[in-house]
Amino acid sequence: MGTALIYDEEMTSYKLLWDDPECEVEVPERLTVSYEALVRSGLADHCVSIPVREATEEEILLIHSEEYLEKVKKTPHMSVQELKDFALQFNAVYFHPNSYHCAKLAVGAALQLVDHVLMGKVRNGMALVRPPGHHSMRDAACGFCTFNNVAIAAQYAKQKYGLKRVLIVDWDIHHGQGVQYCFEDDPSVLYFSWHRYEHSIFWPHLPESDYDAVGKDKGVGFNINVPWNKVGMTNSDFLSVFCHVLLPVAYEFCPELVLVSAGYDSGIGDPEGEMCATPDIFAHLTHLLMNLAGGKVCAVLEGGYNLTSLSQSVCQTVQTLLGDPNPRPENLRSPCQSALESIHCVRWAHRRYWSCLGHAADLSSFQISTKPSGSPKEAGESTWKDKVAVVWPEPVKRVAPPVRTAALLSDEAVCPEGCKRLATSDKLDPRVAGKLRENFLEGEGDSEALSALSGLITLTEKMEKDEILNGLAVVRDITMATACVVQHVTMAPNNRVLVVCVGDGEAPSNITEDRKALVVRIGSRETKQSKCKNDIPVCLKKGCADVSGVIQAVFGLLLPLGYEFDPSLVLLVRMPGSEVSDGVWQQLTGLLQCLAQGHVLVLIQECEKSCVSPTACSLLGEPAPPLGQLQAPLPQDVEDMERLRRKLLADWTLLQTTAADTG
Ligand SMILES: NCCCNCCCCCS
Ligand SMILES: [Zn+2]
Repeated sequence: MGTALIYDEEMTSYKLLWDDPECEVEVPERLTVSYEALVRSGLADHCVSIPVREATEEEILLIHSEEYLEKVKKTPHMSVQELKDFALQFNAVYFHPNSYHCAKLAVGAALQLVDHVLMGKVRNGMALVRPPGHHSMRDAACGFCTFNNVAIAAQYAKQKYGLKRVLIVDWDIHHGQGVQYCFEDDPSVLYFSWHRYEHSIFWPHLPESDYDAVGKDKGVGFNINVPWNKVGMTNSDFLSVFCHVLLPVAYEFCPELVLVSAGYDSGIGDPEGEMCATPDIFAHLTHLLMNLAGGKVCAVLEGGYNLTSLSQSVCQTVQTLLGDPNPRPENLRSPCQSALESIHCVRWAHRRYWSCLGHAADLSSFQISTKPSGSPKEAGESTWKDKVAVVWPEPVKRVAPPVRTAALLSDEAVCPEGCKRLATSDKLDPRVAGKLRENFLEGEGDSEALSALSGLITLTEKMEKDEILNGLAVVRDITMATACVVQHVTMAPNNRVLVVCVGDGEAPSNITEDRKALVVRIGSRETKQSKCKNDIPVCLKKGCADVSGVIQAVFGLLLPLGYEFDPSLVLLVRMPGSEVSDGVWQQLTGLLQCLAQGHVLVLIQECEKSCVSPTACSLLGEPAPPLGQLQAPLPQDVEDMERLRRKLLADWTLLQTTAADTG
């Protein structure tokens, strides 16, 4: 199933007709540069092009009032002066004779995308639209927005398809207060937004944009605001919020559809956001959402006012929706203090509503930065032209290897659909054979073991050379196989391997103190205190059968560690008897492809070969099936993971969840 792209140049046919410094950034070129970048990069050709349509009045009235719609319907016949006067009644908007038509197309585009995804015609997609939507309210236009495209799409999805749970992720740098107002009392729509706030001195200055606006009545807990109280937030800040706030809650919520208010003014160079996250981060944010809702992800453009940053970020998003491997995240470092405060505050504010946050440290553990006193003055009132020009490197080219998934199987095993069987070349390099024999085979003449190990080495070498993206191997002795891959990979100077062992078993013996290999083991046994700090045992009382416990470990520990470690290869090992469900296993296999440019090698023990086919599906880029709404993780497990996290803080900064963590 493909990726939809919805765009029509008709939506570039309105613009600002008078002088207005606060609206001049919202130009038609925003759409043309984004679409042209997709065409130039060849990405548009790989998408399924879906035509736009005008939204009907009935669809607009899902969210907006008749009075408001009647007012907007008059704008096509207004003079420039009348348009100017009309706009004055709202906050930071402008109108044009064509803006009503374009606003209906923007809503219609979002609904087309939702229809095609929910009818299973495409897997996911992106709608490139303007005017944006997330600031507009039932009775008012606001912040360049006329109709609330994404809010209407959510209501439409619920009404037409009977959905019970819709997640809206708003990564635009402004708070989509319009969306919040629509759903703050609605437990069927979980709204997540981060936004530049600076303790309300940034537009739109709302107290209800702060972290303590958690929703109302039946909707408490279903509105998550992460305020950025400083500018300059980086990729590390963004990933920390996804791992420690959004994703654990999103998996507990288990949405049937993910709508993204995809605004790119949160990217570097944007005059509105003044943040430092680079365009490639949107590949990671997108990837981390793609195993939710069975992959049904609809991204709808909101803001984004630096034309270079915007077009690069749109390409990063679409390329990930298409399933191409992610770029390796460049030099991640510690989230900043302000971000950690925000993360702590929002986790604390929601601790009662989401069991995954049940143990968020209470606020007394550190002093929140005092909000500036006095009335909010506009943050840095300079217009975007005064902003200093920011430069950043062009995102690296993301090329999909010719073969996506290779499989190393015994001769009689059937090769899963879509995989390429690795022909274990019988001619084995005698030096390699010698080394393998002396290191791992204790002289056994076992030619089958020898060919299996040499097949593994061939797999890793083909990944290093980008001939294949990822692979799976069915082996007889999984501990030996793991040690063999670790040994081979860590021989090369700048290789690093993240070993994820699922289920109980001995960690490979050859894990060294240097940071070339990091082992994270998720199991049930209180293994003896791990001797080396690069071997991290995560113990769950009920072992890997505990879905909530594993998910808690994945987002609270494994992914932050993995991002910071930034491996060149991920080795995912399914220990025999691990009791991990295929669903959880597929989530893991899918999520871990965000690392190492997707170079994931999965090892499965011969006796577990029944999981070969679900593993192959995930390695081939199929979204993992939803896990269902998650129960609370065991308190004992959460305590143990919290204790482990605090112990690891000394070496791993992305594990931080509170400002006190750097104590
Ligand atoms: N001084 C007021 C600035 C208003 N800025 C409006 C930004 C709307 C962004 C839509 S994504
Ligand atoms: Zn915005």
